[in-house]
Amino acid sequence: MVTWPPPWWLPNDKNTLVPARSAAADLQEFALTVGYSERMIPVYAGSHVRDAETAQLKDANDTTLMRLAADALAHQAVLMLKSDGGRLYGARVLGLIGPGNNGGDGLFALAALAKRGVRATAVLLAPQAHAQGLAALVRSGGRTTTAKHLDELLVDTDLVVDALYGTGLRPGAELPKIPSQVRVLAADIPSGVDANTGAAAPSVIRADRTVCFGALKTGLVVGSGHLVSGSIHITDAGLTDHLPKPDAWVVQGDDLELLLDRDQSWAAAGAHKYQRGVLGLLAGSAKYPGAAVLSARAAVASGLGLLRTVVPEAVATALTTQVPESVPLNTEELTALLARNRRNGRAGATRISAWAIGPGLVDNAETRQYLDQILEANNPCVLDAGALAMLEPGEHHQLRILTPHAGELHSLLAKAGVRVSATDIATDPIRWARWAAVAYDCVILLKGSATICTAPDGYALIVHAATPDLATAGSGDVLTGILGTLLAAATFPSMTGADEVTQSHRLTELAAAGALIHAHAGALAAAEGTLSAVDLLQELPRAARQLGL
Ligand SMILES: NC(=O)C1=CN([C@@H]2O[C@H](COP(=O)(O)OP(=O)(O)OC[C@H]3O[C@@H](n4cnc5c(N)ncnc54)[C@H](O)[C@@H]3O)[C@@H](O)[C@H]2O)[C@@H](O)CC1
Repeated sequence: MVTWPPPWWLPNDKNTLVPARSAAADLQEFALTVGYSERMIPVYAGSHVRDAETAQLKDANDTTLMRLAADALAHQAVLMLKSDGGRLYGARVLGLIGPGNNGGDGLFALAALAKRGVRATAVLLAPQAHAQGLAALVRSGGRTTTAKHLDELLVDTDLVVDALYGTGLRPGAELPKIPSQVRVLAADIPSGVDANTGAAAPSVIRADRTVCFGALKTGLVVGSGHLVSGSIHITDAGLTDHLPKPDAWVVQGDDLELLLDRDQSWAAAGAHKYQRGVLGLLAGSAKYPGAAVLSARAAVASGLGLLRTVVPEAVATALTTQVPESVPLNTEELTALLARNRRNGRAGATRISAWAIGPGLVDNAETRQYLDQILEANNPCVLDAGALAMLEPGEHHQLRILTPHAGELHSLLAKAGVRVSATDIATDPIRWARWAAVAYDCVILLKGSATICTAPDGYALIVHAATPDLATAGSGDVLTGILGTLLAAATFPSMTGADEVTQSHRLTELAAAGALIHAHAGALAAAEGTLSAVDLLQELPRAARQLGL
């Protein structure tokens, strides 16, 4: 059972709950409780990777790891120089060299390039530079210069290697401006990105490619980090024995089966693995009739068994016309059905196995009455948009996925007494999604270009949208429909007596599976041209098929 309020919350003088000073450390502790799967990519806070690197080294002057990192960096530099028919011999490469080990990586990489005939120049941007790296560069025939020559050198360069700051960056660093047409290869992480959170300085040096050393850093996959890193190449530095449990996992298309199959044999139930289940949909209003239609269509297109709908009069006709598969529920039927649910659980076609609640919903007495009734019946549910505004924080026994975007997360946290700005959320989205998961005792799916799914114990999965176009109107309604279908089809460990942590992990994985299907449909639609929510819907069956469902 999740404790509410969690032990690290302290009341402040205004009698609301705010994070205790030590919260970050405590949260980290309980965030790192689980780990399995060899397919999902583990992600580590940059500071943890740095500690592991230090622990791996025999002494402070050991440059074994740095040379490994530099080789990988030089290799990617060669590939970039040779792409588009470019020549290696005589190519001009500028290294932006900082004061620490990141600068050392850059210097050794420039040395390796100089040995292959590249005109390698290190621009020393700090008062000191890595001594052995510098010596290696000079031995190989590379040159050094200072910041005052940077602008003139940038005019005529084929590639910039950004080795200014890596995991050791502190806020407030001064970063040179690199013209957007210059290709940039970043060592470990683009300079200006916080490797723990993904927060990026406004003057961050954007990379076309990043060679990440030892392990994937959290800062490269969330916040702004993944938007400025280009393609990411991870090198193995043999750090496994020194790394703690991952901070999170990145899931990709190949992981879908894994996410869906855990604890359940989907294969046993039909041609399409998730083609079954009864979903209740409480959605829509006179103001937003389309949202209910989009969610309903998405649920059906994802292979749902049966859809029962609770919608206002103003939406009913449009819904039955556009989604003939949906079967409306009136108030009496709903009451009877929920009573049956409470008595007999969720199995069987005459019962509802899960609910999707919120798209287009407005807050009024009738909606609240339905919502209370449904939540009381205790079926797994996904809560979105209008439903989020009606929820209260606290402990409960229901399997819930809440799907806020950053603005809605801000409101949810404010209601729970957590004072955090929209900028704070953008700066460290995993942390604040975790806080909301604890506050509302549920799984949070935080929408964004990186979708973060997290459980109250901190278990976190990250899904990258293949296209920024997914931020289109109605896209969230489609996601709610997909998630509803997955929930309706799923069996949960609670039904087989498993503990709550296991259940919430299962729910987190289903949330990530929904986000993956949604992202893939978005990528397919974007490949065909502009993306509307309807385009997304149309691609759902193809996306599911391609992902192996
Ligand atoms: N730790 C290791 O043994 C290894 C580290 N590697 C590389 O080393 C990096 C980490 O090295 P470091 O810990 O030296 O850290 P960095 O090289 O990222 O930066 C630390 C240096 O930058 C200065 N600095 C940071 N923020 C500043 C600011 N705002 N203004 C002015 N100066 C600032 C610090 O005073 C320090 O001198 C990794 O990202 C990776 O690239 C790899 O070579 C593999 C081995």
